[in-house]
Amino acid sequence: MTTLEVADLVKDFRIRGGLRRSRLRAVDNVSFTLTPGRTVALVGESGSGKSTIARIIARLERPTSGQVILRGSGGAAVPNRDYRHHVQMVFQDPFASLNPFHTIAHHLARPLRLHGRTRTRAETWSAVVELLERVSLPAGDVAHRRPHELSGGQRQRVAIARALAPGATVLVADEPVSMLDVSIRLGVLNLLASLQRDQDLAVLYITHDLATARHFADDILVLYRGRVVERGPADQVILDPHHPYTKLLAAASPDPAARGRSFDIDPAEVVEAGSAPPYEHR
Ligand SMILES: Nc1ncnc2c1ncn2[C@@H]1O[C@H](COP(=O)(O)OP(=O)(O)OP(=O)(O)O)[C@@H](O)[C@H]1O
Repeated sequence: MTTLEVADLVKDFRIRGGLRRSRLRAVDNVSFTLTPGRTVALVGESGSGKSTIARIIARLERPTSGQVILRGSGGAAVPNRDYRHHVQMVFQDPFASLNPFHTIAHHLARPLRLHGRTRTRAETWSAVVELLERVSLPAGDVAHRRPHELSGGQRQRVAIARALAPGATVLVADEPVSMLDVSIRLGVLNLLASLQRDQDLAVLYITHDLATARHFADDILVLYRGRVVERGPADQVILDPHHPYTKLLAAASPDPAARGRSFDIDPAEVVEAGSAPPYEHR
């Protein structure tokens, strides 16, 4: 059983403003665990550090301190290839993440071969067909097309299939539907949820949208200025928020159960409470 443990993660960026150099702490001591069959949502506004955490988990960025440990597959010193066999990403922009020169079949065949999942051409082709079926795309129609010939939703389904191709056990979905048409977002999120259930995936769902976080996640972590300010079971965090920042998010949420509730929040309170220890729902 693979679990991914994010422990005491810190990320500082050096920033230049005119002649002065300074440091921005984008991620401040963040810890959580992803376990099979559960979805954790990381919720926060733009700039709160969500993508930086995703990039560190994907090994696209190194943390300043802290670690990401893949348990059940050889410990912390897992080489990149083995790590990526287990941990895969789905990015926000399905167009940017797919190569315009290659066919959809090529995008899926490559990780299958690279991770030793298939050997012969026939094996690879049937695995490509199976992957496309898993994400509800007609293989005969899309396999030989190029990304620009598909809709945004279809492209994101291909990106999900590609993430599954190595046999991933942990999926990090960074705002996977925010660039898609509103009308097709739910379909893609439902697909992620059913894949998660069927394959017992551990999922990190990164979003600024509290309503979908409540619907699709078991647990929610609320991130404010790089720190986790509140965490717990999804319903509790959203329907009974304690941290002033979570209250602000809940009040602005399109979720009818949370929206419009009068939490009587003073913005200064949000800033002040940002450095307090996180509120943990039990
Ligand atoms: N390479 C970088 N160099 C300097 N600062 C960076 C870098 N990457 C991110 N940051 C800063 O770190 C902070 C967190 O950024 P991050 O992209 O992780 O936030 P986010 O919550 O994912 O936002 P969004 O939802 O807009 O993507 C921001 O203040 C951002 O400007």
